[in-house]
Amino acid sequence: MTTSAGEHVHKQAFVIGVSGGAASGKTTVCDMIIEQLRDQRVVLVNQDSFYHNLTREELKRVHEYNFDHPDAFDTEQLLCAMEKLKHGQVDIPKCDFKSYKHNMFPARRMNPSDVILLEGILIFHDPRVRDLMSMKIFVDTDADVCLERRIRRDTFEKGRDINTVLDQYSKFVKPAFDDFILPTKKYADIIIPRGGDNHLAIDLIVQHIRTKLGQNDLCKIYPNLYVIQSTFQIRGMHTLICDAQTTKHDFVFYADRLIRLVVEHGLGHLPFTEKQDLYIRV
Ligand SMILES: Nc1ncnc2c1ncn2[C@@H]1O[C@H](COP(=O)(O)OP(=O)(O)O)[C@@H](O)[C@H]1O
Ligand SMILES: Nc1ccn([C@@H]2O[C@H](COP(=O)(O)O)[C@@H](O)[C@H]2O)c(=O)n1
Repeated sequence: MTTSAGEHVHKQAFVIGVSGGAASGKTTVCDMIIEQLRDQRVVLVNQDSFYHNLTREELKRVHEYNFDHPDAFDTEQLLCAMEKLKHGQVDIPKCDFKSYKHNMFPARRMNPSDVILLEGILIFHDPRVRDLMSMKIFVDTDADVCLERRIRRDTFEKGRDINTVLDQYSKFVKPAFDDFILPTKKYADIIIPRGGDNHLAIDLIVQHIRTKLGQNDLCKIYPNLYVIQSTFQIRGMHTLICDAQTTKHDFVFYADRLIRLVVEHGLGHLPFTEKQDLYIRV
């Protein structure tokens, strides 16, 4: 679809939320999904880009700032960027973890895409952000593994000293994981133990995304095409009618039920006027 401004409209972008503790492997999982979906237009949006700018006072006492609390994020800005991304390009800021400032690096320009991976420790916290997602993934990695990775990352990549990293962990990171991140695990559709090491889980997720995107493509070509939700029962009947061992009687029975479902769904999409019948009991 094209707007008058010539921008491509991707109203049906498939938004996948990837949450989990800090250094659990969220980015690694997203990178693996992107790598496997190489024929699709995919973008990765990090919640880290939406940290509030720190005031001068907060910067002076940065070691007392809680980067793991939901209030540390500008969720309004995140929602606004996600909304814009549906319709056109958007510039996503990049936070510098060394200077704690947003204006050290140029913003990343993102194009509207078929798949948006939204990754961050607290992206399942706000119901408005959760509502954007068609699929929610929680990366579940042991706390000691996360801590070990965090120490390596924060000392080597961010140039922080180990005492500062450990103080931040015990004061803010661990309590916030228990109070805010772990309680959002219940919203996940899929939980991936061991993150990026779990190749099977990632393969299955990629297969599912491909199926959904195939349906999306069909809906884009045929705007009045409706895809019936694939339930366990429908898949079972489908399997039976495709099975060469199925008896003629069962084939007729299940084919008849499937056809009936399609016709009923189709009739449900026809225009109708509500009427009320008056029954008189005599
Ligand atoms: N399966 C893994 N095995 C080894 N190292 C990993 C694995 N997954 C992630 N890492 C490393 O751990 C650190 C944090 O991973 P990352 O994917 O950035 O986590 P998150 O996005 O959750 O903070 C990175 O340095 C990354 O290279
Ligand atoms: N200036 C900052 C901003 C964030 N953090 C920490 O990053 C963690 C979240 O990022 P992940 O990539 O690990 O999801 C979070 O635990 C913050 O404490 C920081 O240290 N400094």
